[in-house]
Amino acid sequence: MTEIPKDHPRYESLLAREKVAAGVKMGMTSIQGLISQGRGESFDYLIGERSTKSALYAERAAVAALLLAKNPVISVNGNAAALAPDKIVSLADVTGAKLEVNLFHRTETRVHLIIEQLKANGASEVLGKNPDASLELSHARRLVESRGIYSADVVLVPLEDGDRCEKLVEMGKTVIAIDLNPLSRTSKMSTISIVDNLTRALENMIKFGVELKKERNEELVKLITTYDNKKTLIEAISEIQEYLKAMAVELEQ
Ligand SMILES: Nc1ncnc2c1ncn2[C@@H]1O[C@H](COP(=O)(O)OP(=O)(O)OP(=O)(O)O)[C@@H](O)[C@H]1O
Ligand SMILES: CC(C)(COP(=O)(O)O)[C@@H](O)C(=O)O
Ligand code: BAL
Repeated sequence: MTEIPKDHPRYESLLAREKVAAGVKMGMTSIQGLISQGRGESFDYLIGERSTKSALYAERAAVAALLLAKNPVISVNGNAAALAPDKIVSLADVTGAKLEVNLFHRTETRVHLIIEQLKANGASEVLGKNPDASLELSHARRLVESRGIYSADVVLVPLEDGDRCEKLVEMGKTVIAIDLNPLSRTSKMSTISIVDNLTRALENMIKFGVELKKERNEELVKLITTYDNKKTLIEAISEIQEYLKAMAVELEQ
């Protein structure tokens, strides 16, 4: 990995690029993950590389859903494993969610490396190595474990595919997506769409998880039952519009 000076103006995003590149070099992250990271970064510019109001609202609702779930599962792909394995494990600890590796560009080697990465960051058990159930999909994301994603009532899917997301919703699951693109199929199909950078979203969700655990269940139920994803996505898009307008004014000065 290239040493990124901490005083570099783009330190956070350069570090993220290094993590994804290192993930690819060690065989854990798919090479297509580089394309995905690049696309995500571009969207992050449009929200000013910060967690917007609508993102924070969606993150709180998402954590409430995970805390109230009977069988919550966090689905982990190669990008998430490279970018924030420690935060994924911490969120699982705070919410009691299981971890399951689920890949689009699946190889058994990559599944093994991601499991090892999560265990090296404190995970005790990680599912995904021995899929014994199948979603009605025509690609490798169909391979799931019956005691994990298949039977989950709430699934967190960072950096996801819209078709798997749609299938999970069709199965009656609450699907939480983290996707900087508010126009992706994933964002549109999810029950709760977090339009934020993966690392920031996980940091916020861990913090909210600790806070919300002290709340009574009625408070958590209220957060979910009053949540409207279409409204949140519309707010996310208008936050982008507002930010771009402010940047245009700034550039004129
Ligand atoms: N670090 C990140 N944080 C948040 N979102 C990210 C990050 N990196 C990539 N993304 C976004 O995650 C999505 C993952 O890419 P992917 O190709 O799976 O989705 P997609 O092609 O848009 O598919 P669909 O439209 O079916 O959701 C992209 O929209 C990308 O912008
Ligand atoms: C690259 C990735 C975002 C993840 O791929 P994997 O780690 O194989 O699930 C994939 O969904 C894609 O968009 O190509
Ligand atoms: N993530 C790869 C396939 C898709 O975007 O649906």
